[in-house]
Amino acid sequence: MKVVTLGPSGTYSHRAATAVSEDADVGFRESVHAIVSAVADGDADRGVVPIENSIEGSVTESLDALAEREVAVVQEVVTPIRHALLAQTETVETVASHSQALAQCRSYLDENYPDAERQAVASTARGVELARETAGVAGIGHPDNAGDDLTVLAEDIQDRNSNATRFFVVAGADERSDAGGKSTFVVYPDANYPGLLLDLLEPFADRDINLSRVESRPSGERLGDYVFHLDVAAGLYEQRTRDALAEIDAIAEDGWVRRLGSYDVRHVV
Ligand SMILES: O=C(O)C(=O)C[C@]1(C(=O)O)C=C[C@@H](O)C=C1
Repeated sequence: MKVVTLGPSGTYSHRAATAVSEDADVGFRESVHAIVSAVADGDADRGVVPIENSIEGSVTESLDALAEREVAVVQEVVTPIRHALLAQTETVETVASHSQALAQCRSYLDENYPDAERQAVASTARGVELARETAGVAGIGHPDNAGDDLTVLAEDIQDRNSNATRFFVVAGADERSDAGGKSTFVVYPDANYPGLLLDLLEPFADRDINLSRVESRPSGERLGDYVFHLDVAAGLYEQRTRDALAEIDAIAEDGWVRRLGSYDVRHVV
């Protein structure tokens, strides 16, 4: 199975991807959009993208990519994120990492490296590569990336020990499943009136369906116009979910409703 995820080798996304399938042939892309496109265009069987972090919240690039391309979500992977600071020596002038990782370690950096420049790069593993190439640069990433040439200056530097990230495993739209304990929808109502959001949520509340995530993203069409991302703790195989969606379809009749599918959650360490 060909799986694509955020590279280079050693990212947290890579670690989540290896949990998808043990004999996966893992390929790397430089952005979430490129991963979702590879799956939508049939160049890969699966893509693994970060969706939400317990400290920093949504990974907005992933939400936007899922709203733009026709793919299915076939599994959720949740993994603890424990960051280390890796560098050639103890002299740290710049800290390079993914913007999410820099943000997850904000207090640690403020306290221990208040004068170091923070450089956002495409992934944690890319930050570690920079540290390997350049003296004075430290990368934030998984400690296993240290190898023989980098020193682990500090471990567990995330601001909260409960730090965890949810990843979606995406597949081609034809692999969308109705089976699973959770489902994800993207709704663009193309409407704006008092109570619109309430109208979108009530069909689930009325049927005792728990919402596990609600996120609004700008539609890009005009200011104040939104695309809504909804995760619910119910499968599409359930009549109550189908009934709720029929109501959502009616509310969004001028826009669109994308069913990304139902899936189960896997926790990996
Ligand atoms: O840079 C990586 O290692 C990634 O896999 C990306 C990412 C993210 O986008 O949130 C994944 C998990 C961590 O939360 C930090 C970074």
